[in-house]
Amino acid sequence: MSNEPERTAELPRLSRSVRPIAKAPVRIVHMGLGAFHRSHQAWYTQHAGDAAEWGIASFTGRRPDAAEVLSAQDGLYTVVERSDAGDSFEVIGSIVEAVDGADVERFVELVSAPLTSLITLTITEAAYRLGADGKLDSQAPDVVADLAVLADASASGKPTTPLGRLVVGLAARRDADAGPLAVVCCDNLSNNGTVARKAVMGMAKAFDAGLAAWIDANVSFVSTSVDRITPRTTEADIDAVAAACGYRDESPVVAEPFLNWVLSGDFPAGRPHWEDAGAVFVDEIEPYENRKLWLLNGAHSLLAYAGQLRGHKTVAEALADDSCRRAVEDFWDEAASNLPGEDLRIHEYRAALLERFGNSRIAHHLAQIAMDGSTKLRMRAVPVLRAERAAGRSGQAAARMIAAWTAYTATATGLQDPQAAGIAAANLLTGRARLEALLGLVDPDLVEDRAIVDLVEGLAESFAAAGNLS
Ligand SMILES: NC(=O)c1ccc[n+]([C@@H]2O[C@H](COP(=O)([O-])OP(=O)(O)OC[C@H]3O[C@@H](n4cnc5c(N)ncnc54)[C@H](O)[C@@H]3O)[C@@H](O)[C@H]2O)c1
Ligand SMILES: O=P(O)(O)OC[C@@H](O)[C@@H](O)[C@H](O)[C@H](O)CO
Repeated sequence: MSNEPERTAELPRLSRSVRPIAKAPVRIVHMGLGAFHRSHQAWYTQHAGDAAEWGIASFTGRRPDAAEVLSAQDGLYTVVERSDAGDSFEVIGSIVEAVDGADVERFVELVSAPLTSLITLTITEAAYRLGADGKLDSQAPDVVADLAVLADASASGKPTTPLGRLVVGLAARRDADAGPLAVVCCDNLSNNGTVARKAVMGMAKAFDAGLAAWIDANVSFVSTSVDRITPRTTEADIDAVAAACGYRDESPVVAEPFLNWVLSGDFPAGRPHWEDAGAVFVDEIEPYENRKLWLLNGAHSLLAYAGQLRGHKTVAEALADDSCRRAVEDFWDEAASNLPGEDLRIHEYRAALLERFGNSRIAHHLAQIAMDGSTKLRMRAVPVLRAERAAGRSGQAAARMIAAWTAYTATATGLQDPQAAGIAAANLLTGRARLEALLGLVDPDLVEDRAIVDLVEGLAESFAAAGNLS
């Protein structure tokens, strides 16, 4: 993967013989073997008091690479905790099997095994294939293709979307009479358990009404608020681990020291003692989710679009720009007015965010955060805008995030978004028609409100004038 500097080329590759960590039995199946899963859920599982009972089989989403690299290391990798004070290194061994997501046979085998108690998800917001109305987009080409595969049991085709694979796995679990289990959604979505449930049920119903009823009675969808800033790994990170640890790890993960996990829901087949590692279990998750999605992720999206328009590359760089920082603080003021005050300790949370965002040793690239904006803005900007307007205020700071996105879409090349085709078509239009087409992709209701379109239009014009944020 990297061009190994000479001094590290002779080092042994990280594996369970280099670091003898016993393998726990697979009881968790994960979908979305990315950086975040490894810095968060796998870290919490390793730090649970009963970690020896809980192994994870982790499946990639779209490509086999991550599974191949990790398999060559027996599932082991290094978490590099990075702060201004320096780096610390820990080998994580809770992933006992790393598998290409296209290996649907192995996925089905594990989901239908009675020992499997949990399916965790970090498949990204866009992968839930929700339309602007919040329901499964059954017209999305990959959903249409998977529904066709599911409908024809005799066909040799395999589902390609995570939802299709999950539905096939759950059908096999029902057929094997392997008992209930929990699906734990760890993507940045509001009400993520409910969203996951809707998406799975939407696909299951179209496939087999009996399966939908079985899922309803046997599968618990747990909602979670997840937090740990985890940028993409770089070649320099790989070299830093080699230099510090004395082994070669081709797949380390760099993360900030802060981490947080709030969960709400039932675990009918049990779960690790994640609370030993600091996870918190609550009855009412919405305030925690909104605090995190609006204050942290909302500020991230604002910085991603406004910051890039102003020539910045990372979160820390954009935050050091007074204009961007003011736009963030204004957005936080609006968001905070719509969060229940004391329990959530908003003041402390904001102060901590400024410190976390300012961690300049974490190179968190705005281009990565900017992806899938149409889905993200629906959860990060629109609810605050709506709440502000319902309270008789303008919602200008939330509208600014949307305005920045509209300006960004006109400049970005190779935009990654589930609505990329619609965005490209909108950008062929001009003036008000273009703006309305873009807003409609985020949320059709926005276009119905003339005052909102006026507000966003005025703010977007400022961006066109050299990224002016006022
Ligand atoms: N990185 C973070 O700081 C962070 C923090 C909190 C929550 N999250 C959540 O975790 C998700 C994943 O983040 P990451 O940093 O691990 O990303 P990543 O790119 O490292 O990994 C994403 C994983 O999901 C799969 N995937 C991506 N898009 C898919 C699609 N359309 N269909 C199927 N599979 C798909 C990928 O193949 C990969 O396995 C985020 O989208 C977010 O919801 C991330
Ligand atoms: O991961 P995404 O793409 O949903 O959002 C980008 C960032 O806002 C996000 O990864 C945060 O860093 C993370 O949510 C912090 O816990």
